[in-house]
Amino acid sequence: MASVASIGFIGGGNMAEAIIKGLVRGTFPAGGILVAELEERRRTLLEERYGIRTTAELDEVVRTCEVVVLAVKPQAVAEVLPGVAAHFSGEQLLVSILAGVSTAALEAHFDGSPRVVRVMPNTPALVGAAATGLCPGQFCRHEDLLLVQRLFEAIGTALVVSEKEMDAVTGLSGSGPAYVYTIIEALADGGVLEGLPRPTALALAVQTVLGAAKLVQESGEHPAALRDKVCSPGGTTIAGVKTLEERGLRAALMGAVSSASRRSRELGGK
Ligand SMILES: NC(=O)C1=CN([C@@H]2O[C@H](COP(=O)(O)OP(=O)(O)OC[C@H]3O[C@@H](n4cnc5c(N)ncnc54)[C@H](OP(=O)(O)O)[C@@H]3O)[C@@H](O)[C@H]2O)C=CC1
Ligand SMILES: O=C(O)[C@@H]1CCC=N1
Repeated sequence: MASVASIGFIGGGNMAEAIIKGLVRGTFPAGGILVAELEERRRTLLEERYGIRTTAELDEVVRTCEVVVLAVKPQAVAEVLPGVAAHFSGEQLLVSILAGVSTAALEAHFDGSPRVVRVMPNTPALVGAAATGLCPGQFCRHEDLLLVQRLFEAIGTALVVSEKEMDAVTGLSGSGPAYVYTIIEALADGGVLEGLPRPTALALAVQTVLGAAKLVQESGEHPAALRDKVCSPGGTTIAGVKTLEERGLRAALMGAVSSASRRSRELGGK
């Protein structure tokens, strides 16, 4: 499977939409995307926004698409997978974005040797800036993995990891946008507390996070070295950094990644 003309989604929720928008704003033809979604309002919205096709019938996606992306909640897997497995052929590739659910658990629902790739993307896919981790199932061919990596590289960064690393990827980059939104909101609140109008505070907070991330990415410098360059001796920044250390921001973020990774393991029954 060197390239792919049709991608089907089982579930048309938030993450499916983020991937779809990322693909369509890239080079993937909207006509090649089919989404099975139970809710009619959601189907209409996806069709109108992205020019893709939708259906209420899960089996239509499985019968017609080369790549089938499983995008329902992990809790729905036992309800949905028998219907997928019933129509699945050896020529197709199953891509799962489900948090926690292992490739072995997915494969167990199928006869034969289903080709499965487990992927953990994130919602900045909406703007072509996703951070994605992916790993192969036991029957997946190398070319399948490369194909899926290319698809997700079209909507951001996509790194191949081992399956045992996927729960950590989920806790860090899968859930991570929510941590960063909280940080942006809190920075803006701090600006408002100090007298800035809300729109000014939010615009400055967003650009500060964006600019700092871009500088880490483009300079290749360690974040600690970049932080040192902001901290003038006896100046303002080191006073702020001291407060962050006293109040435990670093431990709080490390703890958030661990809590989310643990929840990913729980969702996968581990
Ligand atoms: N949101 C995120 O940032 C990320 C999510 N994920 C993973 O993506 C998956 C989806 O998450 P998310 O998009 O947040 O959740 P959503 O609830 O937004 O999306 C799931 C969608 O699937 C629909 N659905 C449920 N059962 C069926 C069915 N039998 N046939 C067709 N559609 C069905 C749901 O409809 P209804 O609501 O009516 O049940 C809903 O629209 C999860 O497994 C999650 O772990 C992975 C990375 C990031
Ligand atoms: O919250 C969740 O379970 C999903 C998986 C990663 C991000 N959102």
